[in-house]
Amino acid sequence: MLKRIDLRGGVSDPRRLLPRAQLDVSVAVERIRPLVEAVRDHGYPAIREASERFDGVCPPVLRVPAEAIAAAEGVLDPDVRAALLESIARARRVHDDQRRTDHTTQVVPGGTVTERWVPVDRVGLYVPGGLAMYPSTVVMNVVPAQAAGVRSLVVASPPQQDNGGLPDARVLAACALLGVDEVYAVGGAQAVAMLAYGSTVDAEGTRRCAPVDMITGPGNIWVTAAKRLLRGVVGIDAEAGPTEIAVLADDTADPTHVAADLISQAEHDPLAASVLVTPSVELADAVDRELARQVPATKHAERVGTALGGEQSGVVLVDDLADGLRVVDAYAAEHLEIQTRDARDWALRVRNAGAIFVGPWAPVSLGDYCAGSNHVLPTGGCARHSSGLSVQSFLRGVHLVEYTREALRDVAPHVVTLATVEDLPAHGQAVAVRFAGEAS
Ligand SMILES: NC(=O)c1ccc[n+]([C@@H]2O[C@H](COP(=O)([O-])OP(=O)(O)OC[C@H]3O[C@@H](n4cnc5c(N)ncnc54)[C@H](O)[C@@H]3O)[C@@H](O)[C@H]2O)c1
Ligand SMILES: N[C@H](CO)Cc1c[nH]c[nH+]1
Ligand SMILES: [Zn+2]
Repeated sequence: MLKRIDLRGGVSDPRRLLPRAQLDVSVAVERIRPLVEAVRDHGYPAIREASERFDGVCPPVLRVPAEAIAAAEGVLDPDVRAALLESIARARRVHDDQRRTDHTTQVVPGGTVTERWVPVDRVGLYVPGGLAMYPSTVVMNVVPAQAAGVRSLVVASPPQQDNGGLPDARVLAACALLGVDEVYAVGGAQAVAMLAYGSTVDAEGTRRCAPVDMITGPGNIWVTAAKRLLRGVVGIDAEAGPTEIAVLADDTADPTHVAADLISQAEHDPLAASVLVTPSVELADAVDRELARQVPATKHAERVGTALGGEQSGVVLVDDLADGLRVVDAYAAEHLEIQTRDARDWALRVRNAGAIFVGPWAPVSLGDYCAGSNHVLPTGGCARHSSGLSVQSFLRGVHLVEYTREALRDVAPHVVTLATVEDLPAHGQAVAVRFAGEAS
């Protein structure tokens, strides 16, 4: 079922041999550019047109009424409530514990630099809602933002035909459980544009969504493209597009588990990527047999089949785990599972992955919902340079520079020298003037 890439005999440039989906983000950027510009220039009418085209519905006012959010919580299934509360509690435990504190360095006597961590003022959190509904993503966006101390939080999520044009009721209920009251029924690239530029949110133009300073959250390729296009207009977290799982496994891995994990992430999107990297042909064969057994039995078999059959998915055969490590590092998966002997040792050697799931009892699905870790993670190779969503994503480090008169006077000649060498003498003068008349 999974195509095979045979790298036995040597891994030269594994990045070229492991393709990602053909519809890549740069192509999608050009497709959504007119829509993003229309939302910037016209606001609600452009959003309505896009929502009707892509979601089949658009409410007359995009802001979800407070009563609808409260009502969604009121009818929330008790088991779902309990699971969401557990997910929130575990995520809070981790994220609250990981907030950095301000730190002062004494550079010289009388001269200090303090790094202050200041939360972003207003953030827009995208919660997907096309092929699947994502109340868990409300948790993963909101918890770190709240832990960072963000003052103004806005959630945007696609309008649903079966919920009268409001976002999914479980998404609204999750907002209620987390105390988020500014929620908009808008999805896709149009949501990202609305958050970035600010927009009217009704036909009369009497109500507005104020622009945000930063947008976070995952989404499909169109959402990811809009985030890439608007980076700079607003702050953007890492690109968290169609889901990816890579599994580095040896002959100790259980093929039933490996196949289930590959299917679990393929279920998100026909563009999702599921990759097994192994030196064991026996394991690869057994996983194939398991896929043939499990895929037809899974609810979203068609979507899963498309994702697993796509060029972005496959089995990579390598000579040994050291080569496997080179392959997964070059690929830089959103999620990497290590199902090998001494799994933790191998995990600690990985350089590039959004999150690493170690050993047989930490499947990606645990991290999706209830590990306490964050599930908004970099895709498309962005794990080479970016992190998943965390408290840190919502904080800016601001240096506070404090020098006494004496400390400045001591270093003044060096400042003047560097200013002179850069032919910016006024810079030097701004220091020297403070000590005019004093012997240097
Ligand atoms: N990387 C992560 O951290 C992470 C986490 C969760 C989910 N995901 C990914 O998020 C995605 C969720 O996708 P989804 O579709 O369910 O929800 P979504 O909300 O991301 O996308 C739905 C929106 O896409 C827009 N759209 C649909 N077709 C379009 C087209 N042809 N042109 C322009 N816009 C179009 C619509 O406006 C719709 O509102 C999946 O790819 C999943 O793998 C990633
Ligand atoms: N696996 C997704 C991150 O790529 C997150 C998620 C949410 N719900 C289920 N899964
Ligand atoms: Zn998932």
